[in-house]
Amino acid sequence: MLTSEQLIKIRRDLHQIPELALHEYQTQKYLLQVIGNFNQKYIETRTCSELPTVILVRVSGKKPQKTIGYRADIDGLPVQEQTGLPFASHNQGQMHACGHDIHMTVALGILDYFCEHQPQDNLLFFFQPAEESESGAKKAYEAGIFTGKWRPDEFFALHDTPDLPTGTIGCRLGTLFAGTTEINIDLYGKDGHAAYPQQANDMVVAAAALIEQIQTIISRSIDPIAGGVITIGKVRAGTVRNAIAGHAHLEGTIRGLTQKMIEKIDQRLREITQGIAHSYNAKVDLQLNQGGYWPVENDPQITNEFINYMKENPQINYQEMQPAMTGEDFGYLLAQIPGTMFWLGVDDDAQLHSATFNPHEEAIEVGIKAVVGFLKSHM
Ligand SMILES: CC(=O)N[C@@H](CCC[C@H](N)C(=O)O)C(=O)O
Repeated sequence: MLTSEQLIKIRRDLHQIPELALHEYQTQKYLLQVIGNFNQKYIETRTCSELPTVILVRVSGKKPQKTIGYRADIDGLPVQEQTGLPFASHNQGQMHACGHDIHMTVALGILDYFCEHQPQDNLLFFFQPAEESESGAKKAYEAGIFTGKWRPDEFFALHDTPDLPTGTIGCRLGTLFAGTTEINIDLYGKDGHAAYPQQANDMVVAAAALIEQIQTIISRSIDPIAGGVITIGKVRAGTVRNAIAGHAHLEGTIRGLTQKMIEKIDQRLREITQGIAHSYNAKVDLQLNQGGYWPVENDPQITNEFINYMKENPQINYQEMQPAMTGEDFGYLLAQIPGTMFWLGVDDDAQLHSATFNPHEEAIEVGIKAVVGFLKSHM
């Protein structure tokens, strides 16, 4: 069985090799190496040509009545790490800024336990590429990798959070995470000299107006009790101070706790973008892509059992949560296969996706024990 020191080493090794969505080859190689050192008696490991960086590991149960799935996402983010840690990312401009290194290590710890202690039911571990973008969960599902004995009857997954004390488990019945839509907008006008605006069509000005109007969608078109979010996180236009930009590119994300809300915000965004195209005489290309980022809806029965176990176990610090505006393509999987997503506290001042995010590693062992305990009680 993995010791505390080995778990920390694995987490730090993984932290040094973050890779972007669908390119997690080094990570996959490392995971396969670790899994290859586990007791192989009860397990079968598979990769998939349809989605080359996926790993599936099936643990055969003693007297299986069901197959329980456990998912860990494996991709990093395009963030330049600024933690100054001795085990900081070796990959320029890429970082495990969302804690997927913690998710993978917890999953390996749970798998290792059940490699040594054969479970009653079958278990299926899904190491999933592309959670941050590219909808890895949906791609995997649609590629048909969960068929026959590789299809779980239930699915569980965790996400770490800096907002809870280290090792605290957080969950709720109903919606845990928002649904999201990725926004890509290109505005095309006419470039020219900075001194002759009358002969050009400036897309910096059009983009500025668009960004301001977009921000009225939440404040003026959405029920304030229901809420929603639109963030434009990336803006690119122009090349030099004294030239007018004929093209601007914006990227952002929409969040809503229900599918209906997402669709309403999508619709208002289309209308406003068309309005800007008319008033600025611009050609506008708007792409909205929800992919698999559906609201994360926890199954009532399974989640009730999960919450009761966590609440009643004196060794576990449990906290009831509000829904969060973070997105997760695990929402797509939970729409196909019932299950539960939950939070694991890693207590940090920096937020998820921050260049200084530094989760507390003590959470790893606490998380492993909590999940192993629950799964045993659930079989
Ligand atoms: C937990 C977390 O941070 N998840 C991501 C999911 C990405 C959603 C999608 N690519 C988008 O940007 O809309 C998040 O940003 O919430």
